[in-house]
Amino acid sequence: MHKLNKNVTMSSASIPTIRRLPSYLYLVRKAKEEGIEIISGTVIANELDLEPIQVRKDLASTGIIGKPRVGYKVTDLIDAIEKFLNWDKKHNAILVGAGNLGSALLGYKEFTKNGLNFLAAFDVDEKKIGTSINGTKVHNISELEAFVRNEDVQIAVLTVRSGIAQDVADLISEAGIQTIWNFTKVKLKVPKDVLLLKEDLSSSYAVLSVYS
Ligand SMILES: NC(=O)c1ccc[n+]([C@@H]2O[C@H](COP(=O)([O-])OP(=O)(O)OC[C@H]3O[C@@H](n4cnc5c(N)ncnc54)[C@H](O)[C@@H]3O)[C@@H](O)[C@H]2O)c1
Repeated sequence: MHKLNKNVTMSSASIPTIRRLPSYLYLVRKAKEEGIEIISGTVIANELDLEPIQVRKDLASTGIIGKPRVGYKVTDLIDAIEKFLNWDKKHNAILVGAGNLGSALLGYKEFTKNGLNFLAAFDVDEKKIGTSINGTKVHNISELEAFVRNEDVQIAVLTVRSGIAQDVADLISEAGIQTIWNFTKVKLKVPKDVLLLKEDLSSSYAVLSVYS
């Protein structure tokens, strides 16, 4: 059992395992493009600077079993990781705060490739409302509740400025969205049944600043 935040408990592979799986998938998809049919755990481990035992354990959690001293069939491995991550399915999302970061996320093709499907964006800026940003229509934030009532929205990506993040998060959870991907700097308070994930580029930049 692993906790994603203090409110939500999930039974699954460990969070570090889940976080490593996309880098395996990227590598194996690249191998497929290069015409490679079989790939070993050791090759994946060497490429990613990991221990082979770690890679085998992570891959085993997707349910795939490699052939000893041979490896994994590339197409089977791609299927197994995609299925395990649920990246073979669509995940309907809305984005709230179509500014600099929000616009960039709306245009990130890798998300689309892995099932993240932006149905709409929401903002308060009259100049943005009614326009399309990277193919996604921007609606007035006042329409959010009605939109969520009529559409099957699973995820809200939160990219408003930090000062109003809690108010907007309240609006999102009251509208009934159960997962919030929080890109703001605020440690949000959400109801127990809402899954909350916080993203922070600044912490990576801090490490880089101290060590470079
Ligand atoms: N997680 C990260 O690594 C990371 C990196 C960069 C920025 N950020 C954070 O992302 C957020 C957005 O940054 P930015 O540079 O894109 O800001 P921005 O000002 O360009 O964009 C914010 C957008 O939110 C809109 N907005 C304001 N009030 C709103 C409301 N009530 N409802 C809906 N939309 C509303 C604004 O009109 C604007 O379009 C900030 O909180 C910032 O700290 C996070």
